[in-house]
Amino acid sequence: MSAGSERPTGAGLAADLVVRRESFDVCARLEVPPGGRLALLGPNGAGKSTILGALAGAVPLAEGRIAVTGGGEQARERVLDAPGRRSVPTHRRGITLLEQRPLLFPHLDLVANVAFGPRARGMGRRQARALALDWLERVGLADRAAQRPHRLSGGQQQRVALARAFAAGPSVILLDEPFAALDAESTPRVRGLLTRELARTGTTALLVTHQLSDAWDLADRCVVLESGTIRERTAPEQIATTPRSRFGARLAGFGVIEGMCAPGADGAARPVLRVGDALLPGVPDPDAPPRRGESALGIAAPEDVDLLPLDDHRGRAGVVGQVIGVQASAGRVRIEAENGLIAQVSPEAAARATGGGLPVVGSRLRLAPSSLRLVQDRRQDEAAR
Ligand SMILES: Nc1ncnc2c1ncn2[C@@H]1O[C@H](COP(=O)(O)OP(=O)(O)OP(=O)(O)O)[C@@H](O)[C@H]1O
Repeated sequence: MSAGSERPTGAGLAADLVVRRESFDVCARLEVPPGGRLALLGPNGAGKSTILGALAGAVPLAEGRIAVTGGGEQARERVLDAPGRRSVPTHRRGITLLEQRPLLFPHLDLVANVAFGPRARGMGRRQARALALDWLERVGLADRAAQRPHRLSGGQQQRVALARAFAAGPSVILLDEPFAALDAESTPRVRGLLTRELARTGTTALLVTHQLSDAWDLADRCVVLESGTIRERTAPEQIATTPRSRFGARLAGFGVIEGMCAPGADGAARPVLRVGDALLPGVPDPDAPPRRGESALGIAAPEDVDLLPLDDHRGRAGVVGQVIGVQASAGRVRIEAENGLIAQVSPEAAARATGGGLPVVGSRLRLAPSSLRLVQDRRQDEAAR
């Protein structure tokens, strides 16, 4: 039997879940069509692993519902978790979790490790072994089939874990930062393998990552999660060019500042961002325009932020920020301030703003964005309901 023939029939994922955590509830509405690939991005502690745990059946739901959906015209739904129903146990969900560290069984050789899933699903010993060997061949480790995991490098072990995950024939594969524990040499190989096998098998996937490049390579859609709520739903390439959340902006290298959307001077049609007593001019994002009187984000590319001397209040267009990072390279100086804005200016401009020399961490500067995109600062699920 070829490894490819074990491919599951197309299944998607539909979840609307609430998990209680001490500091906040993790709430997410996620829909991944059969064969779709969704990246889950967000800062540390945002709730990404909690969501994967809930989908896998390891974390109980407080509210909501998780279902796998069939593809084709007769779309069927299999509910895995919902209030008042007994939750489907982890091993019966058809959902496989690939973690950062390859958690292989140390007492089993590689072929037995990979054959474990198919055997647990009731496949005969010989057939499961042939399938496992096929997968080991695919990940380039067939010649190590009889060895135990401890004889392999971390990258090789992750390739075995990948073979094991796919050999189980999951409807949905959950990938929790699958390259985080790998070095720069192993990462491209494992990433290439994963990209290829996801495309070849058409397995529906949910990927947690901190890298925009992973979302770009492996996902067709992504969501940004902050403090347990979804702040942005978009395509990976859009995050890179037009982010609409704090984390998305930071990930793509933009500066982002929080404020209130206020009417422009003399009630001008174009709103401004009020940050403390500064009024920053901006252009409302056409797809997520902020409402006046509500909190909003101002997002700017570093090259659109100027530095002014502290006592320069021209048009009250600047905001004072404390410097938290300075990087000088190739005739440019990148300055990051604690208020979220990032500026990228020439050394001469930096010297003008500081009165000579480069800014130092802890000093205060006036940052004036010349072009700010104003975006509503609202939970996505709230907006959708
Ligand atoms: N087993 C648990 N019991 C209770 N609270 C937890 C548990 N695991 C995580 N938390 C809390 O839930 C919140 C979300 O954590 P989670 O690990 O899901 O975030 P994450 O986005 O995956 O973070 P990271 O990127 O650091 O892995 C955090 O406040 C965390 O402290």
